[in-house]
Amino acid sequence: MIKIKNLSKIYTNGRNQVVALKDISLNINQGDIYGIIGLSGAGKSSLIRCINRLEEPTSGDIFVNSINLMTLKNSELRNARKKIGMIFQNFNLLHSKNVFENIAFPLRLVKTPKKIIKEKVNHLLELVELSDKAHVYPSQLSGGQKQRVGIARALANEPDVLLCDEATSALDPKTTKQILTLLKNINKEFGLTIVVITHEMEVIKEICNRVAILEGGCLIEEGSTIDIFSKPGNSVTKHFVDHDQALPKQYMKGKVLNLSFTKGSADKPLISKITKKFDVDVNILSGKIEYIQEKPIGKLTIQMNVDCHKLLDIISFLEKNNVKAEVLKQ
Ligand SMILES: Nc1ncnc2c1ncn2[C@@H]1O[C@H](COP(=O)(O)OP(=O)(O)OP(=O)(O)O)[C@@H](O)[C@H]1O
Repeated sequence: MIKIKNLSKIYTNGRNQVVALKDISLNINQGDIYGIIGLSGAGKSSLIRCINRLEEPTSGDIFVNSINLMTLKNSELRNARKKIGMIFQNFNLLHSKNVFENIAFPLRLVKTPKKIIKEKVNHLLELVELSDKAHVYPSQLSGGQKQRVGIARALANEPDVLLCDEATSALDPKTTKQILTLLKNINKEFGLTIVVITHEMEVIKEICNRVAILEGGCLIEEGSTIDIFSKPGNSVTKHFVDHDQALPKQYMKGKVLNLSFTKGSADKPLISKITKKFDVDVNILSGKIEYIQEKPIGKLTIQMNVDCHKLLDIISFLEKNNVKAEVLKQ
């Protein structure tokens, strides 16, 4: 659906150059809700804005529905962009127009007949549950309502792809959840491919089936959200996944392991098995169940007094049983 090949972006201001994206390649499949996460300055906005050439890439190719956007002339690009909707952190609504006219705007641009505009906008208002606000102006709406208008406007031309540029960052947690639920429903109902950039792992966990991690303009990890979340491969990914699991120093005695239970391992009595099989006392320091798109992943931090050989045997036993074990202290 979207194929990004060797994409680079360098900003040039006079003599200064900033390399924002370095040789990024990734594939986004039809129907994916694809998350791109990274710390501030990692290159997320540059990447999402390069996808529809709102930002001009320095080099590389971007295929959307097998068409290489990099080869398109202005008018062809304008046409291709009609099938790529976008929503923004600050909503970007037209303040002098009411909700109906904001949603109608892209339809009027392509000279859609009035009757069809009315039908389409009313349908979109229903979809985003704002039928009663059609004649209200943006200044009279809450942040969540403004983003609903942004979503309806982005859907007006029936796009194949929806790009979401930090779409929930300005919203409180409850409103964020409502907007994410709306995006999830739209994805399911219309099979719309959605690309989300965010710095919040909660957003990724809630709606994305795949995720890419950006750091310093490079793609450092990519995969299914459940795999990345249960087996983060490097320290930046771990920062997003485990940042809430730091333990106070006084608990870091003996050997300390972080365990992630997935794929059926959560319903086996593995801790009690370790105790018996390896003749060891296991002390549980913390535990919780996370949900990745409604699928549970168990997280447990345990502490044991064992030597390094026994520790390795225990880790290998756990991994054979689909439990990812990370040594926090040895
Ligand atoms: N117009 C620009 N001119 C020069 N440098 C820029 C420009 N836009 C972005 N950059 C630089 O490119 C790098 C990536 O920025 P970008 O906004 O893509 O990151 P980000 O991950 O979206 O960050 P944030 O989460 O803070 O928005 C940063 O070093 C930034 O300073």
